[in-house]
Amino acid sequence: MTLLLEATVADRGVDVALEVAAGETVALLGPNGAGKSTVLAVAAGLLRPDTGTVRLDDHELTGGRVVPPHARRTALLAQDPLLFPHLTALDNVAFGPRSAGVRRRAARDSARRWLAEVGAADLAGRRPGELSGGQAQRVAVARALAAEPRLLLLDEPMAALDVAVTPALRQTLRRVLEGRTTVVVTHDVLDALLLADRVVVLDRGRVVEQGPAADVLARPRSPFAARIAGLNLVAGRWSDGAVRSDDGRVVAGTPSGPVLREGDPAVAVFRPRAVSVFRDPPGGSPRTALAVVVTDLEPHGDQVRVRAGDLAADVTAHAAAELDLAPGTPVTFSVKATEVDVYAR
Ligand SMILES: Nc1ncnc2c1ncn2[C@@H]1O[C@H](COP(=O)(O)OP(=O)(O)OP(=O)(O)O)[C@@H](O)[C@H]1O
Repeated sequence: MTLLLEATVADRGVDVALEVAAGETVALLGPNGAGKSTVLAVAAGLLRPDTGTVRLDDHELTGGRVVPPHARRTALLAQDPLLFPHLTALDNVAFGPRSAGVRRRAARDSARRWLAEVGAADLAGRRPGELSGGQAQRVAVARALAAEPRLLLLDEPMAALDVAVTPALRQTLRRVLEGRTTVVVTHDVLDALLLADRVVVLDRGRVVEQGPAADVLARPRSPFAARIAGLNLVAGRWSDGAVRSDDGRVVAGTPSGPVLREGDPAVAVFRPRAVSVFRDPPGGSPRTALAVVVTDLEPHGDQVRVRAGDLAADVTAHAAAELDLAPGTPVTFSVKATEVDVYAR
């Protein structure tokens, strides 16, 4: 099934067009309040857009007569598994087919198959109160799939889980999402890389970039995509060998991709490892020097990540100690032009 969604929701500042091809998994990314849950709610039929349409193949889900959520054949899986507490895992999963008129025995057989599919066959007889968070979420995935949805909507399915169980559940999702038309909202770079064919980044209610996950993460154009890819990004206009931002930052770099002309909107992207940190501005070299204030220090592999607002530098622990860095310390972040990738926004 192909999903075509065009929606404006005025009081939430959302104006989005989203297309998901049959069998494709799209990850919806973006900062808090970007409109991700709103888009899912519109797709699920829980929220009526002010204008726009939602179509699954030739089925119009909005427009004249709004198709109610249960009749859309869409399944929405939230952070919280929301299982019926008085039913066993098996009956929770059988609930969808039963509601669709499947006989009890056949519904239970199908529920068993779905539980096995998500690696939860041995949990069939347990009630939700006897399941861990990760187990309950597996059962919820089985329940969503058992309803044979044409469109699967996942709202941060692993956000509420212990980090120890997320890799296994992510592998399960990777397997069961194969070939299903799915939209998954996530903040996690691994979800984007491992689950999604394509990512769509929202910011302030608008799509700001989209493309194959690996491409967007390798060459981000939005601050959010750069952040989850672990890259620094300064957006501005290309002029005289540098990207110049509205707030006065100047980052010299090396353009790649389509030719940039003077004044074109562009981004300068560079790795935290490429950034050197100085107490005093380094003089005389053709380097970019950004005056910043340290906001945070955190361990990062065998390095220390020095954060300064939206920028980051990785230095050795020895260097961090030598520089006597702490939140509030004014420093200069310096990066060579050859380390800075510049391309059109
Ligand atoms: N029930 C609501 N009523 C009115 N406004 C809302 C409601 N829910 C969200 N909003 C507003 O709509 C905008 C989009 O919010 P939404 O929850 O869709 O973003 P999100 O990208 O899912 O954010 P998060 O990552 O924090 O869940 C925000 O400005 C938010 O404050």
